Amino acid sequence: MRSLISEHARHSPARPAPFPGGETPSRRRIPKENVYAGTAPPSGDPYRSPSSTAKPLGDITPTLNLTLPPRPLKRKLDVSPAVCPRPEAEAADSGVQVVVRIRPPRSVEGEEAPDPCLCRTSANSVAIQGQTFTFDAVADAASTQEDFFTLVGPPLVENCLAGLNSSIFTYGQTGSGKTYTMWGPLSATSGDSVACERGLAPRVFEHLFARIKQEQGKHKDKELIHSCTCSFLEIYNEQITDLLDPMQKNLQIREDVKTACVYVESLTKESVSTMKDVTPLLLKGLANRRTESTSANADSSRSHCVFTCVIKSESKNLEAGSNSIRMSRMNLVDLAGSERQKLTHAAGDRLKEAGNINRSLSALGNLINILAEISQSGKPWQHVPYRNSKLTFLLQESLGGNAMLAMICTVSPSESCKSETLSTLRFAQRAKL
Ligand SMILES: Nc1ncnc2c1ncn2[C@@H]1O[C@H](COP(=O)(O)OP(=O)(O)OP(=O)(O)O)[C@@H](O)[C@H]1O
Repeated sequence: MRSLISEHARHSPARPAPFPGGETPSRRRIPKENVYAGTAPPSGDPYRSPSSTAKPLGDITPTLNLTLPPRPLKRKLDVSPAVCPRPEAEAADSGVQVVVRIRPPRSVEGEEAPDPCLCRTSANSVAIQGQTFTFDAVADAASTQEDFFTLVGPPLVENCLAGLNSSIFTYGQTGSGKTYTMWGPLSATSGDSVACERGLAPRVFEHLFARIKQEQGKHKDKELIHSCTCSFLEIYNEQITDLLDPMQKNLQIREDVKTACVYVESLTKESVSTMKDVTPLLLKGLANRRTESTSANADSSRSHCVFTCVIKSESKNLEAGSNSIRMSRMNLVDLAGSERQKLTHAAGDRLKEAGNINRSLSALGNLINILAEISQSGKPWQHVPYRNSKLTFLLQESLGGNAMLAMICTVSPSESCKSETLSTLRFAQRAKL
């Protein structure tokens, strides 16, 4: 997260972000994959497995023409006042946006809904137990899927089109609405039920394809060509499975020695250019995701799942006779739910899963603490523990450096979830640092 690295990096997007000691400095550069043009092929394209036979991109880039992404930060979370206006000062210059979504209370038939333990006190704050927490935006139980998309979807797409690695994470207690927010019900994605229930992912792709078409129309002289390649994986008990080909289990994360880019070996990649291409991938991957019935959620996701789209745009400068290529990576990350094992009475496999989930979430929390501390103190850190979990190792390029991140923290208003809700809000507050 740019804002978590340093003031200097924030104001110098063209320069490598200073890397806090310990790991290879090159890892924290603006990834070469993002924007480049010239004769050298991006051998470290993390999306192409080393065995890939795809034509090296460098073959079509005869002259050096380095294009750097514009600073898109002012555009982040530009939402209409009707939805959830953000306070300008807070969100304007940050690489990470933290948005809280309060789910509707669970109603028991024949019973009145109990008083909620937290409430939204303004467009960007919530109060619980006399404490107020402030974020970039807070969406209450009345917010619709469309409202929520408007809040985080368009800025994500714009950042990606500008060549920045950008991600959305959903984080929260089990049953608090992460999966609902990210994907929506499967029946809505497949078109079997009301489209208004569709989650962020299908809406983001719809918007992406519409924006690509718009850009191509606007810049006809540049002969813009976009290509999008998607993959879908889950991390379950610290093992990676390809959700588009679930026979491929225990896949390994590799690091390209030349560029220090991280990729998953042998992961299925599919080219997409319309919703007709994306929808089956979402449906297939989500159907293959590991879910179980738990005491907190009848259909609980037991894994972290990551949908990645690499967007490549090529443009020609006919006058100069040069081509330029811009690449970015969009990650949609639905984290498995945190849970108190004592409260959920997990046992056997569920207990092992819960242990792994909580361990990897706490590795993510620790990492965020460290990045926040580096950002605040400006001091280098001996060792940034990206490798403490598969999740942080895989997503390190989305967590540090110049990546853009929207962290969606989902919470329940029920009294029985109060301690989990508080812990989610504290996590969210650290992320906002
Ligand atoms: N904002 C919301 N509006 C309507 N229904 C919701 C909302 N959020 C969650 N739900 C419903 O609550 C139930 C649990 O939500 P969901 O599965 O998204 O939780 P989760 O946080 O992903 O849980 P887990 O971590 O256990 O997978 C689902 O039936 C979902 O449809």
